[in-house]
Amino acid sequence: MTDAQVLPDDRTADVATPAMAQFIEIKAANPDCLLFYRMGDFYEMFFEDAEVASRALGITLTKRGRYRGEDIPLCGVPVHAADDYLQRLIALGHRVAVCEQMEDPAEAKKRGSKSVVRRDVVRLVTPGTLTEDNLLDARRSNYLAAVARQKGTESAADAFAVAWADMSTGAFRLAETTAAALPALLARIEPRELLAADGLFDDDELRRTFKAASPAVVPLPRAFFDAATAEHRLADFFSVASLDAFGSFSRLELTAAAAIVAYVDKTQVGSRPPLDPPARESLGGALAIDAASRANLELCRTLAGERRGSLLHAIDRTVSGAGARLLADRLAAPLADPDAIRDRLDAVDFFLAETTLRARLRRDLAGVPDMARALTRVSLDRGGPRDLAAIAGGLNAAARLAGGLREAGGAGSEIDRIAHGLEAAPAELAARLMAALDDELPLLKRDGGFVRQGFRSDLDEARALRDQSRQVIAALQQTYAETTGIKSLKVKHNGVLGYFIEVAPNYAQAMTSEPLNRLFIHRQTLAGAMRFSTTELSELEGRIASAAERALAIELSVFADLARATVEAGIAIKRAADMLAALDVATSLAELAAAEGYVRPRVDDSLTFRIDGGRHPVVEQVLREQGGSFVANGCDVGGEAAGKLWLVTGPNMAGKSTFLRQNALIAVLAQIGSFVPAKSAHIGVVDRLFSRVGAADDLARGRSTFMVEMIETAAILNQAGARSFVILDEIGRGTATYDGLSIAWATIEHLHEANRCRTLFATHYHELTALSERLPRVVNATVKVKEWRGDVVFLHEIVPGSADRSYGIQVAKLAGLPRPVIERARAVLAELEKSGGNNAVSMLDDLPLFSLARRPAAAPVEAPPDPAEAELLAAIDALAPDELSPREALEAVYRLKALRAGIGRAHG
Ligand SMILES: Nc1ncnc2c1ncn2[C@@H]1O[C@H](COP(=O)(O)OP(=O)(O)OP(=O)(O)O)[C@@H](O)[C@H]1O
Repeated sequence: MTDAQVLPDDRTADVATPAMAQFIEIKAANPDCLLFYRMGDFYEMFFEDAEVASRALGITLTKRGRYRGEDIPLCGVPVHAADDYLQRLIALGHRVAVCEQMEDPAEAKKRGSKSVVRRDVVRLVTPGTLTEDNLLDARRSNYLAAVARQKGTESAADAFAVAWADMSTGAFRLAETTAAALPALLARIEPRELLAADGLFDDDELRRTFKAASPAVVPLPRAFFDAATAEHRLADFFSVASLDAFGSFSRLELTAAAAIVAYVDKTQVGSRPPLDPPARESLGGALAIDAASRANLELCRTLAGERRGSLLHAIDRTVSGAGARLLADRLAAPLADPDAIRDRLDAVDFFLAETTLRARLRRDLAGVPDMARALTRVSLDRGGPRDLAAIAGGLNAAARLAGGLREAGGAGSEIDRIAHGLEAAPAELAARLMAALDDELPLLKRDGGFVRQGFRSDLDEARALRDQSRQVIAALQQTYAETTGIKSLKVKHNGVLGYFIEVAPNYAQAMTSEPLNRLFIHRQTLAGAMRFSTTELSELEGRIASAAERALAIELSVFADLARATVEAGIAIKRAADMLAALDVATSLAELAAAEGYVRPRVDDSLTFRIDGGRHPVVEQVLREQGGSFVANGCDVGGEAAGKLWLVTGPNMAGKSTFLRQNALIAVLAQIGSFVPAKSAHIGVVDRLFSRVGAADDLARGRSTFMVEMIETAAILNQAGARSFVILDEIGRGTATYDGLSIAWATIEHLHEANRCRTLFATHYHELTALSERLPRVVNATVKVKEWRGDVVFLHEIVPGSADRSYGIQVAKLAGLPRPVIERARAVLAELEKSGGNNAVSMLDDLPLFSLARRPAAAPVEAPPDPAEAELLAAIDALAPDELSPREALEAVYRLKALRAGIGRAHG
């Protein structure tokens, strides 16, 4: 290897060898990446990269040579397994520069023995620019986003534009936004990688926003965000003279978009993926959901970060990766335009009725390959024969499905749009690909073997020659055995010698003397064998090699032709892929509606919000799995000019939060164009959705639970309007009782008088129910419970009126608080109630102290009466409420209930 001198062997060397100098230079140009430095069959990493990678990948760290008096750390991964290692590094948030050998080592040698193989970085692998299926999640979009800022003046605030692209599918979008709305937009996009000019990182707030929005935030030099050259750079990327054909964009939007293409160029080192022209998203057309509400409602993932337990997981019945991605995109940005929503609902309606057609389409869709991602790989010259086959398969499916749709007389604008897109799929390309490609295909084009027999006569000839010669060689073994009289003579092949004749060493004498030595040329002597060749064998070998080489060249040229034709048809392919995804979403939502008993919501321009028999889409499924059933509840907070505020009181654990969330989720479902879990639903389209539920502190930002709650409440009071829908859960509980009550009180008044939005407000402050007498649109509602032998039984039914008490102590008892504590709490409560809360402290002074305190010091604390009770207590101790997802919490409750039942039995 000409690379022997990459690492200096001289233990005292402090001067880089030429090859080391090459490494150092390439590394210096990519300081923020781990450098995968190709050496033969390995990617090697040196110095700090080696230390980082060996730790991250659990591979051995070795040393080779010295530089500047220090050992050089080294580790490597084999090229054939590099994807797996890349995937792990990317998942851990690293970026990798892949540096390849750009010439044959033999070429380098020609320039002199000291010369180094030419190497270059061919690609930067970063989280937001992935294209390989094994590096990507098939069911998730992989967005790269760029944020551009226009500094405000004294009279104007800062303005922002965000561009985001999924390089694996080509989707490319833009939106303008404000500083206040930026976090919401980024939370919606969930960028896998986020780019911003390094100057923006001086702003603490922005830096935090970026960090919260993406696991990989990349500061870039200003040049990437140069407004003056943005338009030109975009036009160049899309090879158009002017961007006018794509629509009119603001300078700021162009700046963000140009940063994306510049970064794509940088990471792909000049190869260009087929990005769609950027399309503007009008944020006014979407239901706005701020980052905190989005997280609280657990739309696409739970607060713990998992997909399971989220709304998306509960409603996703899609059968293709592209369908799953589209559904997630729609859930991230529900619509706010009743007409567009109606179009989508029409399609769901149609497929709900057409059960046979739906089943047939879904069966077909389930096998449809991911065309968009295959197309990107083909465009970047990273594609293999199976990518071309995927496109052929996708196009054929599109034609078949279009036929199926038309036959069934599918109507409505969404179905028409889908059918049109599918019909426009380039059938002739599919036919061409199918004709050329074999049925069984290798992953890589490198070794050939993918073009169908009979497609090209010259290829067939070359292959025949190659194969015939192989047969002739096989036949030679017989001939040579006869000529030499050595029955055990074999013709064999290996990578070093090529074809050779092998005999046992005891025939050495005969083979190397007259007359056999005239025919057999000695090649190699091993301990157990002697090897020879013949002129005939070499000639045949040469013929095989040249025929194989010719066959491979023909196959590669066929591949190049097919790839070119495929890339040329890129727009139509992508459209067909989009429509397949849309069909998957429409049919899967129909499937969901059928399986879960959802109904079509009426969505219009009114300010109505009337749900009859509504259910929580996630809790309902979880309860069913556990054999329970969900109690449906109605909600009516609409009005002609302003919304109502339902003040929901009720015991702990009664189902208040569930009720609040279920109504927000029903609104979201309706506005993505899905049927909803209810008996009926009429929703005047919601423009903004706010949710202040659950409490989590944001210690990273130095904010306490109460502070977070107040910040989120402030956002609602400052922004909600009559068209908004707001759910607020237990505002003010994180502070002293009277402070909390006063804040809740004033908040309700403000919502009622100023915001006038449709609101659900859950609280434990029963004092607030008095507000309904003063504020005409405040309605009291409560969750019904029954008391039975001192315990509380939850009925989960929302009824008009207010709760008379909290039953907190009963719930605490259910949860397994030690009996002395429960008894003491009961006594305190009785006293507090007697005094009406007045003079509480002095009153408590009069109350006999907690009985435990008066025990003799040595007396053991009352032992749990039975092991089941001990287990229950241990289970409670093990709970960390702040770390539980709703699902886990639910499971915990069931577990505790089961343990509790055990105690009952034991006491029998
Ligand atoms: N409508 C319902 N039908 C059946 N079960 C329900 C219903 N609503 C809630 N539940 C069950 O009750 C549990 C508690 O509900 P939830 O958290 O909404 O109560 P909460 O009143 O908000 O309690 P807290 O005041 O303690 O926060 C849920 O996890 C769920 O299992």
